[in-house]
Amino acid sequence: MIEIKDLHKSFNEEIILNGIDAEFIAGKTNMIIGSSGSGKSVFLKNMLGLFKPDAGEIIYDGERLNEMDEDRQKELREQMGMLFQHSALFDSMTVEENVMFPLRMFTKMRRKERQERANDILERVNLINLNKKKPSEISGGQQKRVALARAVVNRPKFLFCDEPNSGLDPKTATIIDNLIQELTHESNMTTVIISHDMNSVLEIGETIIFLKDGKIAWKGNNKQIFKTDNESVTDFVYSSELFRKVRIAQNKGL
Ligand SMILES: Nc1ncnc2c1ncn2[C@@H]1O[C@H](COP(=O)(O)OP(=O)(O)OP(=O)(O)O)[C@@H](O)[C@H]1O
Repeated sequence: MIEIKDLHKSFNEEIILNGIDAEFIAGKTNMIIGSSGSGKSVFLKNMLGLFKPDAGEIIYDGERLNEMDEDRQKELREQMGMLFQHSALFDSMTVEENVMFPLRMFTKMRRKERQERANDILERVNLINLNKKKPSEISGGQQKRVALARAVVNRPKFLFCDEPNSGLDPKTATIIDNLIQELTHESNMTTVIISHDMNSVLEIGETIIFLKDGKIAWKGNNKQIFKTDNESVTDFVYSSELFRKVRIAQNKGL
């Protein structure tokens, strides 16, 4: 679990986060949504320790990030998996070598053991038959699955995903969402996902926070988000053509 207490962050007098309180729960896909520039990435970077908050607390399983010494922070980083917009795979390595990489970096496992672990997770994301290919020889959706396999191969307690579906078609995006959710449930990871994609919010938004003007304007889940009257949230939700049509049909009682 990750708890956020009264988090503040500004850049040159510009207030980006203005008192955020949130909880990201273990075993759930926790989403952060909000329009472009609302501070989602700044929030994530504070949680990862890449930005220092001006005030407030970030608490990992009861332990305050700002009170951890360097060794403890290093240990914590080893318990984090990350999946970013661009898969950032190593082009010169095979799929299998890419997935083995974090194990080489962070564990003392022998090569055979690393290979077995990598192949187990590649099987889990249905890519085992591609393990000897290079990233350039596989599709964007397959690359994203490799990146997900690499993010979780070290069995992290915390998984951070920044726009994991960008650039994917809706069907492939749903496959990635479902995999993230299944892995989260299976391993009881605390998963935090930044997303713009309303389909993802609908599919896997087990907890949702909506950022606006440096604050949390709304909290809930994917069932509640379609029932809220909060205008900022409805503007965001129904900026998608598909969801606007759904709302019009609902209003007409169709
Ligand atoms: N290192 C930085 N220095 C100064 N300002 C920054 C820095 N990083 C982000 N900002 C500002 O913080 C604000 C929020 O940016 P952020 O990237 O968190 O938005 P976002 O919600 O993730 O947007 P998007 O959905 O477009 O990725 C922006 O106004 C941005 O210019």
